[in-house]
Amino acid sequence: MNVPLISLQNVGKKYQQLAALESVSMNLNQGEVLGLFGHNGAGKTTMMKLILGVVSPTSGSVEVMGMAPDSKEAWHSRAKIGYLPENVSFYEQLTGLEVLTYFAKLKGYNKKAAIDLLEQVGISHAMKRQVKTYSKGMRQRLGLAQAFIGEPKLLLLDEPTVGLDPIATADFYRTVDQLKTNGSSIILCSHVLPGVEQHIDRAMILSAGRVLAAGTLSELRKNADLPVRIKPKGLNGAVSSDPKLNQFLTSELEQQTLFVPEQDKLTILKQLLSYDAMDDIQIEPANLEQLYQHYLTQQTSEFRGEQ
Ligand SMILES: Nc1ncnc2c1ncn2[C@@H]1O[C@H](COP(=O)(O)OP(=O)(O)OP(=O)(O)O)[C@@H](O)[C@H]1O
Repeated sequence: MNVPLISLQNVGKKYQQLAALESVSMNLNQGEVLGLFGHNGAGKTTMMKLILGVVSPTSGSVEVMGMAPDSKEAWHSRAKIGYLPENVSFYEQLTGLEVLTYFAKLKGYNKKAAIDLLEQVGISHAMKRQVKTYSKGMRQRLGLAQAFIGEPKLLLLDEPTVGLDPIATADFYRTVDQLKTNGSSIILCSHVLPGVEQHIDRAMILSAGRVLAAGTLSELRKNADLPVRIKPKGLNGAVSSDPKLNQFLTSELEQQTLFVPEQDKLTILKQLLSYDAMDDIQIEPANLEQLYQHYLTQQTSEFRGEQ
C-alpha cells in the first residue's frame, strides 16, 4: 500500500478562540511538490508547524511518515525533515560556516557537507564572515542551505524566495526540481506567485483557515473555467470584423486579445488559422495569479451572497 508521506484529516487548530485552521484535509506523496498560498493570516505557517509537530491539532489528525509528528516516536524522523522558517535568524556573532556546521552536526553531517552547501547557495566567499555582516539575501541563502542539509525527505519552506535576487531565485528553483527528482517531498509557501507554477505539482489556496481550492493547476483551471487569452498577430482589423471572433474581444485594455472559454478554444484557433495574414499567435491559459484572484474573489462574492 502506498502510504502518503503526509496525511492531514479534518485538521483544525485553535489559538484560544481563534480558529487558525478548520477542517483541512490533504495528502502529500513522495516526490510531490505542493504550493501553499493564501493572504496574511490564512493559516499557512500554522499548517507547517502542525506538520513539524511544533504545535498540536485541536481536532482531526496529522500523520507524517506514518506517525503523529508531535509524538515522542517522531523524534527520529525529524532528521529527515528540512525547514526554512518565515523569518530566518541565526547567531549573529558566528560566521556563516560556523552556523551551518553547527546545524549540519545536529543532523549527523560534517563540516565538509556545510561547505558544499554554502557553495551550492552561492555564499562560500563569505563563509568566514560573521552573520551580522550578511545582507538580507545572504541570510536567506544561509537559511536555505540549513534547510537543504542531508537532502531531506521532506522540505517545508516558508517564503523561500524572499530577499533573493533573480539569479538566486532561479538557482533555488533548480535545487527544488533536483530534490524532487531525487524523491524529496516539498511544501513551499509563497506570496510571490509568478515563477512558482512550473515547479509545483499541486496547489492549495487557504483563506481564513479554510481550503478554498486544492488540486493540480489543470484541475484548478478546469474548476475555475477562466478564459484562455489568445493573441493573434498581423490580423489588424480582421478579428473585429469577423462575427465568430469579435464576441471574444472583451477587454478595453487588451483590444487585440481574445478571451475564449476553454471549450471554444479549438474552434477559435481553427478560425484564426484560416487567415493567411496571421504571422504569430500567443495562447495563454490562466496563470497561478489569475487562479488565486479568481478563488479569492469567488469566496468574497459568496460571502456577500452574490451570484
Ligand atoms: N501562537 C499564536 N497565538 C495566537 N494566534 C496565532 C498564533 N500563531 C498564529 N496565530 C494566528 O493564526 C492565524 C494564522 O496564522 P499563520 O501564521 O498560520 O498565517 P500565515 O498564513 O502563515 O500568514 P502570513 O502570510 O502572514 O505569514 C492568524 O490569525 C494568526 O494571528
